[in-house]
Order: sequence, then C-alpha cells, then structure tokens
Amino acid sequence: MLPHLHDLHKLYGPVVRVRPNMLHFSKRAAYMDIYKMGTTLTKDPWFYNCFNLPESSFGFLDPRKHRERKEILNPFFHRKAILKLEHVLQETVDHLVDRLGSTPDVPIDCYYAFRAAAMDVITSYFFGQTLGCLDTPGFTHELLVSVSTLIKSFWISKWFPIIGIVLSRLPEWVVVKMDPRLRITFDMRDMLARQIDNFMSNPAAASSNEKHQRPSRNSLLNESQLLVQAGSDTIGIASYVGLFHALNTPRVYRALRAELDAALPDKEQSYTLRQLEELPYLTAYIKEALRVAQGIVSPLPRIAQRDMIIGGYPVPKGTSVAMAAPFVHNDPDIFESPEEFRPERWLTPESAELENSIVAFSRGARQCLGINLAWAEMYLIFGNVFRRLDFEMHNTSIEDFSHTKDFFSPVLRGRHLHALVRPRKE
Ligand code: HEM
Repeated sequence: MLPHLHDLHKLYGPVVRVRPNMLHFSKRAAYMDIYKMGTTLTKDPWFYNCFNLPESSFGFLDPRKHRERKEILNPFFHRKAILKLEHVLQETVDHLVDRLGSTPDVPIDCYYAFRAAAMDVITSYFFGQTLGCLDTPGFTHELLVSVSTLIKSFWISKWFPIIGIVLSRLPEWVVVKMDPRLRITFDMRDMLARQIDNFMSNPAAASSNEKHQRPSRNSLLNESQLLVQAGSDTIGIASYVGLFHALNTPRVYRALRAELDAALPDKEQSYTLRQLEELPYLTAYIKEALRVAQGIVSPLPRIAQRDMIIGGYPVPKGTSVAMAAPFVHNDPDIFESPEEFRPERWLTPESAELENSIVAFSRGARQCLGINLAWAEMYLIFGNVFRRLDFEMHNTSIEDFSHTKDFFSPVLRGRHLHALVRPRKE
C-alpha cells in the first residue's frame, strides 16, 4: 500500500483521492494541519472501528469522552510516575540482557527477543505481572507469535469490516477451533479481566477519582487490552529496527559504545534513566531509530468537521483526510538522504528544525499517550544492551529491512534479524 501511495503522489501531486470520501496528502504542511493541537478533526469511524476497542483512549471517537479518559490515564504516563516505577523497567531490561547473553553460540532471533522485552515491560508496569515472554525458550512466547500472525489480517477488517464484525461476535470456542493459535489472546484477555474484577470488588476503587465516574468493566477491559497492544508492538518494532541499524552501520555501533563506555565505566552497575538521557549520541540514535522505524505506518484518517484548508488546499466538511508518517520521515526536502541511518543529523546546529518533523508518535490531541514511557524504555534498553553485550549480526542484511508492509504497524518482509550475542568482557 505504501509504495502504491508513493506512486500515486508522484503521478497526481500532493493530494490524492484514495477512497470516494478520503484524501491522502504527502507534504509536511498538510500533516501539521491534520494532526495539530486544537484541531476539530475527529477520528474516522471507518478505520478505527476495525480495532474493536471502542471504549478505550485510542478508540473513542467522541472528543469529550476521549478527553475524560485522558484525564484519568495521564497521571500514569507522567514523567514523575515513570521515574517512580523506573526500577520495574530496569528489572525487565536486566532480565533481557541476562537472557540475550546466556547462549553465546546460538544465533538469537532479535525480533522476538525485543518484543518479549516490550511485552514484559508493559505488563509488569501496568498490571504488576508478566506472561514470562522473556523466559520462553527462543523468546517465541505463543502470545507474541499469535500477535505477529494476527497483525497480518489487519487489512481484512480494514477493507472488509463486516468480516471483522462477524469474527468478533463468534463464540470463543469457534474462533479457537478455526485457529488454535488464538487461544492465548483469550487467555490474555481473561488475565486482564481477572485483575479488573479484583479492582472493582474493592470498595475503595469506586471513589478513587472524584472528578470522573469509574469506567464500566467493558471499558476498563478495552483500555487494558489497548495498553498491552499499544505498549508492546510499537516498542518491540522501534527497538528491533534501531538494533538492526546499529549492527549494520559499524560507525554507529562504535560511536554508541564509545559514548556509553566513557559515561558508564562500570558495566555491572545500573545507570539511571537521568544519566542515560544526558548522552547526546544515544539520544540522537533513538531519534533516528524512531524516524526509520516509522511508528505507525498507516495513514491515520480524520474527519473534517467544517470546511477547512489543509496543506494549502480547500477541503469540504465531512471529508476524511490522512497522511502516513513515512511521507514525513522519508521526505528528502526535510531529511537529507533519508534512506541513510544517520544519528549525526540530530547533532548539528540545524537539527532543532528537524525535531518538528519527527512524527512517530503522531501529533495533537490524539498523539501517543505513552511517549514518555516509550522514551524511557528505549533509553534503558539501548543503554544497557550496548554497554553490556557484544552483538554480531548473523545471516541478515539490509535487504531484510528494505520492504515495509502496512499492517497498521510496520511489518518487514525479510528474514528476522539474528545475532550472536555475548556478555562484554570489559
Ligand atoms: C516507540 C513506541 C511508540 C510509538 C512509535 C507509538 C505511536 C503511537 C501513535 C502514532 C499513536 C496515534 C495512533 C492514532 O492516532 O491512531 C499512538 C497512540 C497511543 N499510544 Fe503509542 N506509541 C508508542 C508507545 C506506546 C506505549 C509504550 C504506550 C503505553 C501503553 C502507548 C500508548 C498509546 C495510547 C494509549 C494511544 C492512544 C492515544 C489517544 O488516542 O489518546 N504507546 N501511539
């Protein structure tokens, strides 16, 4: 879909009609108009209903309901809250490092390893327990395998919503009979439901937030499922793509390790998030990883609630408008040689300008709620794995990372990155 969109823009210019009532744009000015703060544009039900999470922060279409939910969730995503639970993140990252370094002669499938870490972080951060993804041999926990398979059917519910609706209404046993790999997604939902029921049976919980009514059980379940999905897949892919580019670009790998070694002389010691945040090359590297990994690759459609101008073009009320993040991240007018992985671009005096063009988390009122948490995770993951482990890429090349498919999340068409990983000596 993405290459096709590119071709269409080449042929027809910066605005293309991609559905009878939907326009796709290709220039940054349009992106900023669609996704800016304070806009009256709302999420397009055609696209967002196919996630079947209508009562979650992500799924609410009504801006008032969305605002209310954000007010309830915000405290859990503030920097203060993250610093308070930094030890939870650090424990999971330590576990990742131990597990990666424990089989020095066996190539590790880094795709699953980093997804396992992301899943264990998010479940321990929000629910105080994990499914043990990092402890699974080869990191191929059945939930991760199932999600990686399920994600590829995203286009079915996007383009044939009726199929998604029918599937979501089938009894659990029928779905499991059709595809036994889905059993684990129901187990996950049941684990979350048990936690919610425990929470709701506590009378103190009813009055925990004076300003807002407590969300219904179904809404809490939608929200929990969303947090697990949104917080694991995204981090998994961003850290995996970032790792590949560090290993594939020796200059970057050396520079990262040199900075970390100088700043963190004792590799056995844990370093705090604040210490890692002060490292300029590591910070630039994470920005570049976010740019290249793209975040969410699908165009995220919004409905114009009145006649408006987008990217200089008049758009009538009721039109669905969108622009996919890769059109900003790969624009050579913004990022010189965008196909190159170059953390150094973030270290020049002009790089402050580029900050406005990193849209991995989207922008405006519906931008990612987990930005602070995502940054914290990436600092801790990259800071620790590069300081404490040696990586040697195995049987993987740039070809494996050259074709991204749009399944909402980016899915790379090539082989998974494998690497030999050993604890560092010094
Ligand atoms: C590198 C990591 C991440 C990336 C690139 C990312 C990207 C995004 C993007 C692009 C959106 C907007 C989606 C849309 O408008 O349809 C979004 C929304 C959201 N993300 Fe993230 N995300 C990341 C990590 C996280 C984490 C760790 C969490 C924590 C659970 C999280 C929670 C959410 C939530 C709750 C929303 C819905 C926000 C709303 O509509 O108000 N994300 N994310």
